Amino acid sequence: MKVLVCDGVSEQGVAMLSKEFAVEVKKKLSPEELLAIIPAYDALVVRSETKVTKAVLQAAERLKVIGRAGVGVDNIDVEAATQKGVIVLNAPEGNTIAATEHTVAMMLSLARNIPAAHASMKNREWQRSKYVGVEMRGKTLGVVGLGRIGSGVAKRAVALEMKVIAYDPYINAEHAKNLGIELASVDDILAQADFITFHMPLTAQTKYLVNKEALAKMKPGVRLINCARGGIIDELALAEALQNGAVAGAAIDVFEQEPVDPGSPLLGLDNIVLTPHLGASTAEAQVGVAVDVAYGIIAALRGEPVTTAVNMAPVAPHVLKLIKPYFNLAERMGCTAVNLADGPITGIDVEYHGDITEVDTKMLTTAVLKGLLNPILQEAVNYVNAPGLAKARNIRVKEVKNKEAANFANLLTVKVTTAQGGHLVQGTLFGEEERIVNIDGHRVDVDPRARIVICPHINRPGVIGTVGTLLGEAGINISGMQVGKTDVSGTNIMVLTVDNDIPAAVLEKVTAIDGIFGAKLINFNTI
Ligand SMILES: NC(=O)C1=CN([C@@H]2O[C@H](COP(=O)(O)OP(=O)(O)OC[C@H]3O[C@@H](n4cnc5c(N)ncnc54)[C@H](O)[C@@H]3O)[C@@H](O)[C@H]2O)C=CC1
Ligand SMILES: O=C(O)CCC(=O)C(=O)O
Repeated sequence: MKVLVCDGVSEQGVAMLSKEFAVEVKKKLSPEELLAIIPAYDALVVRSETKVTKAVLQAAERLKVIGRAGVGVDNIDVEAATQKGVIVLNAPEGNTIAATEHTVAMMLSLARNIPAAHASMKNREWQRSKYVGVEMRGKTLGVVGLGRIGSGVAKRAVALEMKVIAYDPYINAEHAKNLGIELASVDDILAQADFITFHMPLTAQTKYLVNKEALAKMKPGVRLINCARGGIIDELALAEALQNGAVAGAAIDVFEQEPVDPGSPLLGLDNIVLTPHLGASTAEAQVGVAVDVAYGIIAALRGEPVTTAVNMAPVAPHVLKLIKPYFNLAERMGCTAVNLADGPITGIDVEYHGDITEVDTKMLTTAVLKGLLNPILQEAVNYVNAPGLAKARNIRVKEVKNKEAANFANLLTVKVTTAQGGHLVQGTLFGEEERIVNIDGHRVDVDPRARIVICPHINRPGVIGTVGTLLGEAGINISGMQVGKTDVSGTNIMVLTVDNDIPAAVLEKVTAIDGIFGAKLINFNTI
């Protein structure tokens, strides 16, 4: 597997990736250069400089994952990636403290005119009265976007004895209460705040949230801080408000265009503090995001679920801990079910029994789909595209939960429906060992990591022996064997563990044995 690292990503992350993959670091690629080389890579790691456009994704023949060493993924066409089944993951926590502290630094610098006073002194001046500032204590800070960074800024502002009010349509009052602050509407913030800081992504809803009209509603002499994304503030409207004094000052780290156009009106103003997108630029944060992204890329290229994928449903760490041991089992059960199916699958029911029913099991159901679709589709099926591919093939997917698990701590049941009827596979963990414990109603104990042959047959003398003789004559060694419990119709199932692949012609001969209803070879080693 080949990994391309663009932009400045910390050496620790690159070293982790290099232990498992062939890694090439290529900084400052032009869009044309990226387009030309991307077909050769399985994974791409970027920060904010590299734009991963639809065209790049179309050209990417083997790309499986894009890792963003940071939070915002607005430089990546996530929709195009999802359509192509490419996982997009980020490093949502590694730079939180860095961006939080940068915001506070920007707010204090703005309040006390530190950059301007510093520049004046470097100019051999001593201008004390020109740089009189304002205190934070007792001032109202409006926080728009109360996620990781917004909450961190709010906490620090409370320590500075500010009154903090916050707007975030997706955050509940309890969270605000725990921070010692209050939720408010955008209009309340505009009307009341002495400082306003923004900490949400740039979306259709947040684009130009701060425009001429919003600026007109703000308290005269307000100070604004934006360390989130360029485009939340209309830069022309802000420049005008800074010039006429309606806004006393602004501290801006992120811009509508980066690097900033040298003609930008913001660059010529005195009452502004500017940094070139430095929010995440601390030594600690760069190691943090690079290591986090490396873990994500390694998991994605191994075909494991990725907890930081932005185009997959997120999984909370405590849930992941509980369901992670079942991922392989679920995938192998899906693979078993599709091999048993005797025609196009119209529906899949995944039933969960036991304690596992108490957590979100969607990701496990996706693992079942992955195992079920991979053997039948040309394209690689992964945790991102599996649900969409099932839908596109009109396969109905249903999850059922039942706390009762009979003799097992936890039990997974996969039922596939076809026009001909259906098949059932049940699996569980014995300690850490994955086991398939039931196939089509027959109790078995099968290790789903081997190469197996499943043969439904009539329970009568000689049938099993004939299969053994036939495989022996074909040079196939049987290293394990399970025979289920015969049902009322006299039908049973045998599951043979074999050491070699079996030619189709030999499988046909097995199927032709009197009393055998079929012979399906499943090589779990290919999963
Ligand atoms: N300047 C820099 O170098 C850095 C910038 N960032 C940016 O900072 C921003 C915040 O990052 P995090 O706190 O880590 O993200 P987060 O995902 O933890 O928080 C974002 C918050 O915005 C809220 N939100 C969404 N739509 C909103 C709306 N219309 N109005 C108000 N709130 C809304 C969400 O509910 C969420 O609570 C992101 O845009 C990120 O890209 C992050 C790190 C470094
Ligand atoms: O990679 C960087 O330096 C930018 C960080 C950033 O903007 C983010 O994480 O959203």
